[in-house]
Amino acid sequence: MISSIGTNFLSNSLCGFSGRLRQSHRRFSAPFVVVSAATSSNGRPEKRNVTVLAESTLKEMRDAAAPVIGESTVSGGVEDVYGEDSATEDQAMTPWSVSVASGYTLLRDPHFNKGMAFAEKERDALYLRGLLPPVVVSQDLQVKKLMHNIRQYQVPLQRYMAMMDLQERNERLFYKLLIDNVEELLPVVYTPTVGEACEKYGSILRRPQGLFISLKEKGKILEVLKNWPEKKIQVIVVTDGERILGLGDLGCQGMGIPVGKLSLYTALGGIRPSACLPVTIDVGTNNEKLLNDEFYIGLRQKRARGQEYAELLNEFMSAVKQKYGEKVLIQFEDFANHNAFDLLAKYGSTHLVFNDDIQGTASVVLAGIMAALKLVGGSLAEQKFLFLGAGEAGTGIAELIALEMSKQTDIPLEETRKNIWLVDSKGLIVRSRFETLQHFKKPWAHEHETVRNIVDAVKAIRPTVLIGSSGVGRTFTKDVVEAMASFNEKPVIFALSNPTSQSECTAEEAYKWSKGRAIYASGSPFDPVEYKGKVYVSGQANNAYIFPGLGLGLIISGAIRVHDDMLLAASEALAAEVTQENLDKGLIFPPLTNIRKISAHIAAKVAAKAYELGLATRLPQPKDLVAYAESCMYSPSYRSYR
Ligand SMILES: NC(=O)C1=CN([C@@H]2O[C@H](COP(=O)(O)OP(=O)(O)OC[C@H]3O[C@@H](n4cnc5c(N)ncnc54)[C@H](OP(=O)(O)O)[C@@H]3O)[C@@H](O)[C@H]2O)C=CC1
Ligand SMILES: CC(=O)C(=O)O
Ligand SMILES: [Mg+2]
Repeated sequence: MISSIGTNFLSNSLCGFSGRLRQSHRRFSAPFVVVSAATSSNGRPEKRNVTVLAESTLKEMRDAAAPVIGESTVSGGVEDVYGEDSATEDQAMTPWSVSVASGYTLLRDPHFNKGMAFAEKERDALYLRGLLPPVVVSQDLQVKKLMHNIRQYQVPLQRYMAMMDLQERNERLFYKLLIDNVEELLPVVYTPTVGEACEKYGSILRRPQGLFISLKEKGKILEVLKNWPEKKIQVIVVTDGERILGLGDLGCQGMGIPVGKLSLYTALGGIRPSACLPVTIDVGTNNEKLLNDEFYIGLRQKRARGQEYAELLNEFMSAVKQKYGEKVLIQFEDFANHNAFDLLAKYGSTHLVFNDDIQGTASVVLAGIMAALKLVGGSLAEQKFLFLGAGEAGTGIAELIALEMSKQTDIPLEETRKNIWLVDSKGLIVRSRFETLQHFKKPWAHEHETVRNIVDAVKAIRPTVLIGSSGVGRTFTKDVVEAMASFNEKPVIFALSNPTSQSECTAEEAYKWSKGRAIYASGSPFDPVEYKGKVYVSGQANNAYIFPGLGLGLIISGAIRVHDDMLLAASEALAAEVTQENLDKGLIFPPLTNIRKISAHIAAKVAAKAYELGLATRLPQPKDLVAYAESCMYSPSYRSYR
């Protein structure tokens, strides 16, 4: 049966399509490129000219359309179709044509490709006969085979490249693999391997996976955003590559980080891959090695600073809001601290933004401390904290801990901060240094005599919790750990710096030097350690536990701003997921195998806080936020195209 349409459904099929043959079909789980119309005089497709499609095809498309988190798939209407772009940007439209992604093309579209899992009837209907070997396999068998293949690679970077190839070839299989094998594959697509990948990005890059916005695009950023094929963007992770993990300035090659973070948004937090946009802002690099590397992919110039930098960032932030609306979440990632704090302060009140290194890290570490207190005893306010590293991570964590202490005790924030001490590259931050300190260090300049190094600082401050956030490896020496163990029955030690090479101490060192008494967690994972016949399993204190659930919570509530109370809610939700069984093993973070469930709980608490604070726009509030969060999560299982 044939149906003439100009209906809402086709409207939505065409949503955001604006004349240039963009890949609007990516919004659907069925392999259709549905774009067809002659244009009217004003450049808009005329409904009467919209090509007819078989009713059955339409029904299939309707059924298969991927849910847009926080919105109904078939909501909206004709206005949505022509959207913001149509009248303004694409006056010279070419006639559209209907096509169905099939055969050879289909096998090369990572959004729809299922490889040998295409069923017999799909092979007939979609012109795949002969293009695949005769055997039909299940997605589970594909996972088994790929895991076997990936395990053959001994070099981590080869595993990373195999995973990136898979993402480019078959997106659902990539996410199925990652979700089903999260503990094994997280270190491949994320820290530590992503660090090496960024260092070598120019050499290993096959197909760009995000948007590169350089100084060359100044004045044209809105146009650049329009080149991205997806229209319904919900999360952007953006870096300028100046502080990539603890590896320093990697310039444009920092792109591996937004790409990696966003694959975690999907795998761990259930955000649709097509709703995620990785962005790298390229303003040059001060990394001489890269500037002299013939394979370097970025602008070959020193970093732009001051007004030129600020203007580019401002144009980007404005363009994003104009293009995607005010509910798109922008995660700042791996900016150097001289820009990170200012960007957060500037855009925190106008955009839905958060800084993962400052705020996400704070939330995950606070959760770990809440869980650790169940082993150590005492309240948060009774602890004394010492940080090695007083940058984004260090001061961000310090501030959230002080805030939580203040909330728990009603003691003013200025007072609770006094339980927290930080060491930077010049030594302990003390009052006599106040005038020369960067603004984010000033609240931590307490009265104390000068202390030059971390061992002496540990001995002078006698902290119960020691946190490494310096980006410098092996700085928690034997002396440091032994000093912590000399006055703490259970010294709590976090070695947050990434990748593994920058970890302040290894798990083995922490357990050995504390004679098995340390409560230890690290930013990059370590294998279990055997010490004197006992096996010690350490947790991964990484913001990856927080940002996927935080982002999901913001999206499902339609939040318009990020608030500190949401970070505290996320910490509480994460800490609540640590079981007695975990604690008995010394684990202060729950196993990553349950991360999607954990993310749903974090999302629910964050969303509840958004409603409580009046920052949520998705009304009415769903009754059961955990169930709602779970129901919104992307599933990587294949869909039937028959
Ligand atoms: N596990 C996780 O989830 C996260 C981990 N991190 C890791 O934390 C590290 C730091 O990140 P971030 O805070 O953003 O970086 P910043 O550059 O903002 O801060 C680094 C801080 O370390 C200090 N420092 C550097 N070298 C030394 C040294 N030898 N001795 C003492 N202090 C030193 C710096 O001192 P000065 O100010 O004097 O220069 C600065 O205060 C990175 O390795 C990153 O990977 C970051 C975010 C999340
Ligand atoms: C984990 C992270 O965000 C970092 O190391 O920068
Ligand atoms: Mg980071």
